[in-house]
Amino acid sequence: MPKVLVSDKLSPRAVEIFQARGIEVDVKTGLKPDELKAIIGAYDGLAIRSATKVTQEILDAATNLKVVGRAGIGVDNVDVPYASQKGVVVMNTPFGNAITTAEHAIAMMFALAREIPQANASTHAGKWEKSKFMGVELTGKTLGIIGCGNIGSIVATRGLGLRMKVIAFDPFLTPERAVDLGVEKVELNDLIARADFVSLHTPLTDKTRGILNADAIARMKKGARIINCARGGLIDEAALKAALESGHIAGAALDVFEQEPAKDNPLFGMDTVVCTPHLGASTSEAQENVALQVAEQISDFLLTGAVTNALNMPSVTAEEAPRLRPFMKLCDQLGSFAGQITETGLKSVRIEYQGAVADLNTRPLTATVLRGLLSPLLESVNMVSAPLAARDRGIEVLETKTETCRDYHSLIKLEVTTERQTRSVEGTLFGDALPRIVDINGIGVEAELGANMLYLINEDKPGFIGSLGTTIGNAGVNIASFHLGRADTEAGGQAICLVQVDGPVPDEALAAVSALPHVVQAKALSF
Ligand SMILES: NC(=O)C1=CN([C@@H]2O[C@H](COP(=O)(O)OP(=O)(O)OC[C@H]3O[C@@H](n4cnc5c(N)ncnc54)[C@H](O)[C@@H]3O)[C@@H](O)[C@H]2O)C=CC1
Ligand SMILES: O=C(O)CCC(=O)C(=O)O
Repeated sequence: MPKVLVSDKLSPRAVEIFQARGIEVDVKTGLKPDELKAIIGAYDGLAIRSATKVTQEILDAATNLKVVGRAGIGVDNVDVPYASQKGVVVMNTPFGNAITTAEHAIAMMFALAREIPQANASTHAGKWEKSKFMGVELTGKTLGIIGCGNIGSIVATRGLGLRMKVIAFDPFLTPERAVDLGVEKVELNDLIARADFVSLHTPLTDKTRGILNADAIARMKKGARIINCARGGLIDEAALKAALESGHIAGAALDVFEQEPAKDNPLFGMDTVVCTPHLGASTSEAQENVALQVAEQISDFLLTGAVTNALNMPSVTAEEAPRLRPFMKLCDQLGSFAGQITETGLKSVRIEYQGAVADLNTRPLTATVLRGLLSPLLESVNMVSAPLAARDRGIEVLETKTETCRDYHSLIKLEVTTERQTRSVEGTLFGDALPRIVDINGIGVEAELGANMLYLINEDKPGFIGSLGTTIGNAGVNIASFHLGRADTEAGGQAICLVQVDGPVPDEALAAVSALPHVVQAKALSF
């Protein structure tokens, strides 16, 4: 009988479900890392919220662990790449607490506007400071939403209901979706300059870390207010403190902090700051939803092998799995490649299956392409949610199949159209198992994608390859393999380089490469 450990506070419904499905379940909350490490080896499944940190050390000790289920959205407390390496499936529950979290953001906005927590404390203290607490009205104010995904779009609709003017910045928000939601799609600088209230709803990624840094905060309207119910790290807390002290920012409401649990924080004690201890998802409804969902998902997986809402594994049946697996790896690479070089809103995606692959069940393949494509931008995208996320964002997904294929046994072509341009990338399998990129934007190439790659578009000029090699060599970056392609048979046209390097490309090295003569575009990619 499989054994599951529930190591964070989950609704008791989760335990009932595990037991009803015939799974042995232990509930041990508040374990210290060493305590969890000592017992995790006995379990097949682990059900968590945000308190348990599933680190490399825990995963190394988890010799029987097959699945981690996060009752919630963010999986930043789980080392997902390492779990994948260890073959542990990581699942989450992408929608169960979205409404609740959006409501918390709105509650925080009201708390800020009317200083409710401060007035409450003062009244309890018997002070009756009626003239001290002069609020501001929300009606007619501009609410700026950074990150208009599941939660951000619910906040937007609630803001509109409060008769606010809602503006949103999200590179993946299409103009059509913005119209449907009734929000104005704007650029970040515009949002920062116009909003009376800024509410954050992005995941914490390399691109969003410090999205409200000292510079952004300085450019906000004087007297603006900030709400963060997404992730600590999106705001530079020291810069926020300075802006609150100077009076440039009138108030901030924070549910999340750079360091959690936040027992000591520079913003604590400021009378312009409202804090809650990461309560965004804490309603009985949301906790029931996510506990129920995670218990069902873990049970299904342990008992039948069915995979739902996994972040690191495709959902496929047992029979299909062996045939689809190598194509899934290829699809993930094609999608991830395109996603990492895409910088503006996606309009459409066309996936062409040619040759033998056209006979397979291509739905999981398309879902894998979309997951790879969207994962650089969305927090919790998986095989199940990727097609929905694409649909919700108005991205047209077109799949075509042709049984013939000119040069290969099977070929998959991904064509991505953004607001600015159309790009394509094609791949095949060598020896039925090894993914290879064979064409980028119509330029033939033959490349294996490693963990860290440098991708370049350049003018095909003599001496360029030499100066590129010297530049990255001088930056201490070792080249593992080098793949070249050019548009024309004659020299002088556009060319591409895909360079596999031993480790992440440092920012300085990328800047040096970008500054080389003849470089049109340089990107560091990771797979
Ligand atoms: N406080 C709490 O208890 C809770 C916090 N959360 C957090 O809320 C956040 C949002 O969750 P969801 O809406 O479910 O995620 P989502 O994935 O549906 O939406 C995130 C949105 O952020 C956008 N985005 C990504 N990079 C961006 C960038 N650089 N600039 C602007 N927008 C960008 C994406 O396009 C996407 O639309 C996550 O970090 C999640 O962990 C979620 C639930 C509870
Ligand atoms: O489980 C919780 O209380 C936190 C929820 C959260 O942050 C998430 O779902 O991303």
